Formats: sequence, C-alpha cells, structure tokens
Amino acid sequence: MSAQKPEMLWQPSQERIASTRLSGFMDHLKRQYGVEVRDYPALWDWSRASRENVETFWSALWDFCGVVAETRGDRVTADFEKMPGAAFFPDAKLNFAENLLQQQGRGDAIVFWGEDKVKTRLSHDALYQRVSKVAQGLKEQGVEPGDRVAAYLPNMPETMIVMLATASLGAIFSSCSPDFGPQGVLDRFGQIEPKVLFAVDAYYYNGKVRPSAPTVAEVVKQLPSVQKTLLVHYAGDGDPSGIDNAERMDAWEERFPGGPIDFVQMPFNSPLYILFSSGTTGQPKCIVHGAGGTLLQHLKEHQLQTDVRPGDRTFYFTTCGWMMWNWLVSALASRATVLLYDGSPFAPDWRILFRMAQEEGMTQFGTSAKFIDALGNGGAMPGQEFDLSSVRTLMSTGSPLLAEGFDVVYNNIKSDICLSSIAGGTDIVGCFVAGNPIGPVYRGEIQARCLALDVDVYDENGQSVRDQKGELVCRKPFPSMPVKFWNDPDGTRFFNAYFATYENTWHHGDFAEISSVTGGVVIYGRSDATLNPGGVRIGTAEIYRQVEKLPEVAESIVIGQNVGDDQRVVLFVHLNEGYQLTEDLVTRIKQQIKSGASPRHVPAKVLEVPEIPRTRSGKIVELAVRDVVHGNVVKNKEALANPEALKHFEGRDELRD
Ligand SMILES: CC(=O)CC(=O)O
Repeated sequence: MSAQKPEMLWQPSQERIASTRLSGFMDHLKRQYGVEVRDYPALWDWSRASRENVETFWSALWDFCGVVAETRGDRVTADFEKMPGAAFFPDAKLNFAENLLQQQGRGDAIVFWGEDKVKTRLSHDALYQRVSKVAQGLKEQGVEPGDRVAAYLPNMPETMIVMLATASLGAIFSSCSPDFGPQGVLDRFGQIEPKVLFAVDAYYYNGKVRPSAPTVAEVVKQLPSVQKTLLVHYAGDGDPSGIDNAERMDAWEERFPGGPIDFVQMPFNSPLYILFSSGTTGQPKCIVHGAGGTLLQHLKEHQLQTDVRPGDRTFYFTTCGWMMWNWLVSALASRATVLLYDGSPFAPDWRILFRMAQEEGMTQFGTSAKFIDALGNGGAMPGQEFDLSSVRTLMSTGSPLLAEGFDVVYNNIKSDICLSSIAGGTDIVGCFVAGNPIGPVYRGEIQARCLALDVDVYDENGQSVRDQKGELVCRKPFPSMPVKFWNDPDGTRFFNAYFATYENTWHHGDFAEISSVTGGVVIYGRSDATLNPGGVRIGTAEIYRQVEKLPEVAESIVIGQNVGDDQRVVLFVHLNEGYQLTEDLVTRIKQQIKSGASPRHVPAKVLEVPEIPRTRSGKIVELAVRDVVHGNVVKNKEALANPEALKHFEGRDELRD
C-alpha cells in the first residue's frame, strides 16, 4: 500500500452518524468523564493511549452498555504492565448468561432457518424458560462451576440454550459442529473432558440429511468423562438407543419446571468458553476465554464497531465450530434478536441468505470474503432481487476481503451500506480491526483498529511502521485475552503462542499494513504463510488479489517451496468449469501478477488442481499444502473439510526440478 488515499466507497450521512451507538458512547464519555473527541481516529487514539485511558474506556463501556453484575469492584485493571498477567475488573462478579437474558416478552430472541427446510422462532420468555429447565437438568446431573459441557450441534436454538444454561451455572461451554468426524471430535472434547454432551441426531447440508448419531455413539464410547448424552432431535429419527447413557433432550428438558434462573455470580475472569485452534499443525489448542472479557469485548464490537442497536436483528453465517458463533450469540446482550442459519449458504442457491435478510428484517449481515467472491464470480445481483433496506451493515471475515470484493458488495448487494471487513479470531474471540460506523469505507481497507486496543504494525526490528507491511501486534492488555490454554499448567504454550516474539506485546501472526493517510488496515494473510523469495516477504493475499481477477480462475492457493537456500513461489489454481491451464493462461496469470503486484511476486510455477483444501470454517490451508509439497506429514487432517484434496499437491513432478 502506498501512502495514497484509496477510492472512498461509502460515507455515512450526518443523520446516520448522529443515530449510532458510537455517537451515543462519545456523548456519554463527554458527559460522564469530560473526554471530548471529535471523530473515530481521535477516539481510538485516546482510548489506548495510557493505562488511565484504557481504564476509563472500559469503565465507560460497562456503564454505557448496562452490564449486570453482583459487584464491579473499584479496580479496573491489575498488573496492567504485564503481558501475560494483566487482569481486568479483578474484583468483579457477574454472570455471562444473565447479561444475555435481560430482555423479556414475546418478541423474537432467536430466529432459526435450517436451509430452506426449517423455520422456527423463540421469544425472549420462551428462551428464558428453556434455559432455566436445561440449567436445572444440568444441575441435577452434577454440573458445577468449572465443569465442562460440550455441544456437538448445528447452529440451532438448542446450542444457544445449552450454552446459556451452562454459563448460568458458571460452567464452561465448548462446541464442535457436526461436520467433524469422530477423531476430530475426540481431538477436541477428549482434551477437555466434558461431563455432559449434547449432540444432534442428524442435520441438513446442501439439501441432504447427514446423520450424526453413529458418530455420537462412537465418540461417547471413547469419552469416559461424559456421564450423560442428550440427543437433540432435528433431521433424524431422534432415537438415542444406540448411544450409551443417552436420552432425548426434549423429553429430559420437560422433566424440569423452569422458573426464575439462579445465575451463579462468577469472577470476571472465570472460564466461559473453550475454543479450539484450527489444529492444522497439530492437536488443536484449547483456548480458554473468560466470561467478563468475552462479554465486554462483544458489547464493544457489537454496539460501537458494528452499530448493533436495541431491536436490531443480527446475523452471521457460521457454524458453532467457529468463533463467529460465540460472537454472534452475544448480540442478545445488546438487546438484538439473533438470526441463526444452519447449512450451506448455497442451499438451494445463493439467494437463501438474502431471502432470510428480506423476510426477517436483518440489520447486520455477516458473511465471509469467500461468499462475497462467489457472488461476484457468479454474477449474482442480490440488490436487484431482494429488498435489503433493513440491512445497515455487512461484515466479512474468514480471509482478507480483497478490493474487488468491496466492489461486489457496493455494486451487486447494496450501495448505501457500511461494509465492515473484520479480523481477529479464535485467540481473542473477537477482532483487532473492524468497522467504524461513523467513518468512510475505503476500497480494499478495513476501516479501523478496534477501540481500546493498542494495535500496531511492527517491522522485523520491532519498530512501528506505516504504509509498510509487518506484524500485527497489540501493545497493551485487553479484556478478551485468553485466560489460559487448557492443559498448559505452567503457561508455556500460552506464552509461546502470543508473547514470545515481542516483549510485553501480543503478537497476532497476521501480516498487515496500516495506512498513514486513512488509518485503515490491510491484512495480507497469516504471517506464518508469508512467502519469502529472495528474502522479500510477500503476503499470500497480495497474489490472490491479482490471480482472482482472471475469470478463468475460481480460486488459488500459493506457497513458498524451499529450493536450495532460497524459496520459490508456487501457485496452484482451481479453474472454473470449461477452462484449461494452457500456456497462454499461465502467461496471463504471471503477467497479471507482475503488473498488479511486482515482478518479485510472480510465481516460478503455476499448477492446476481440481480442488483447494480448507478448514471446516472455510479457510484455505496454505501450511498444510506447504507440508505436503515438502513431503512432510500433515499432522491433523481431521481439521479439514476436504482432506482428500491434499493428494493433488503430493509428489508433483513439476516441483521436482
Ligand atoms: C474475526 C475473525 O478473524 C474470524 C476469523 O477469520 O477466524
């Protein structure tokens, strides 16, 4: 990125700015704390400048969002100068579920679509009662604070109910989507030893029923910690008889009377979730997130970065095996309705999510860069076919949204919309960089660094740089840092994951750049996948951006292959139907990369593959492909949605010379 202003694609009107939660928060800061800032850049700068400001920010956010707690305590931070080690609200006691169950009445708490087959909705009162019953059932089962409850469930209301019931007891919730096979589930739940398992009988994907009960039966046999399994009846026959110690969840739940929930008040940092790293380089890491940190981080991201308002209807396309599920469900705490969708986003075709947006009055539409690319490549024009007037914000994550993806959103979906490309991930159950509802959107740029996060980009010497690629870091503590890794008693794995590179600084592992002109951010890929031909670091997204401009290319994956003491860039392309990788196409691909990026980016080899391997949450796996090309074992193929695709990269003659 040069120090130039990219094209501005959208700017909020003055009325819109005035109506945002963020403007309300800025007023609150002014009235309560005398902090006066004119715009987002000034607010961000103030919010992370010193310990005092960070503390004021989080205190103000707590009040502004109306956090419910038994006690907040006087201290906002302890050991602030230590990373790891710093703590937020060390004297506070609260319950996460209580904060998400504040609304009452017959309005929608959850709306659920299971592809085009199932539509259900649950009111706030009904949700509360179901959570109450399940919490009573879990209590009878002996679940106590700190115990683990696991869910092998689709993205359906029961998953939220189980999570809320677990959290109401101060226990720890962990989930895995039902597309994982037995080994994938055991690699995850085997490490955390849940006491109770909730699992689905079958689910829908791409119009077909996919049975899960046989996997559940196999998993339960190898998970001795599980004392009881509750089978959720969804797309199967609901028969639990083949599973040890299993019962149907609906019948079990009905045995309990419900009524007021006794929310156990827990320390701010008590574990709420265990999330799993993708596990493509070994056993998945079990990342433990705290109740208070998750709550505050999501309140901030929803209300201030995404403008979620009371009465909104918030949607993110996700499974419950991805942290965007945890992110989405917290929207209840901002008094929004949560819209859940389970299945393929193309079932029966690309229209389904836009139909949901129109029929359900969606206000925030969350998706992935890959979905936006697919719409663009397929020439879909959702804005012409659907009334998307309710949708104010469109979010994208999963991989960097390239500049062309911004065009698809504004040309094909909606012109008056805040496009928030967001990035962070499982490690922080949230974002480092995200939207700014009161500022402009520039083509190809993430709008802003998130409030109260001292995000920067460092060069290899640990110096802050602008308009230059480097490592994304965070220089001060923040509430949603993980509490710890499970089974890491001395914290060594935790330290090595984030704090070993720069002293007292979070090293995130994204290769990124901050513009000195707009303050926007571009992410060029994961830093462990960067290419290094001739000693120059190149982010993989720099290459994807060029290659995917060619209509023949459906997708691509690029790696650095070690040859002698150097590295060469090898690009694999998956072509759209009807095309072949002719010499002419290879020349045009190289030409596009050379003119669009630089001669250094041009791959030494361009090879065709019929499929690109990806994780179950849709991320292409450059490191796994790199391993295969170098003849190394891919450690955890269970993490992949299509592990068989790896064989197309193995032993390729073209890569022997
Ligand atoms: C917010 C994110 O960064 C989500 C992801 O891509 O994992």
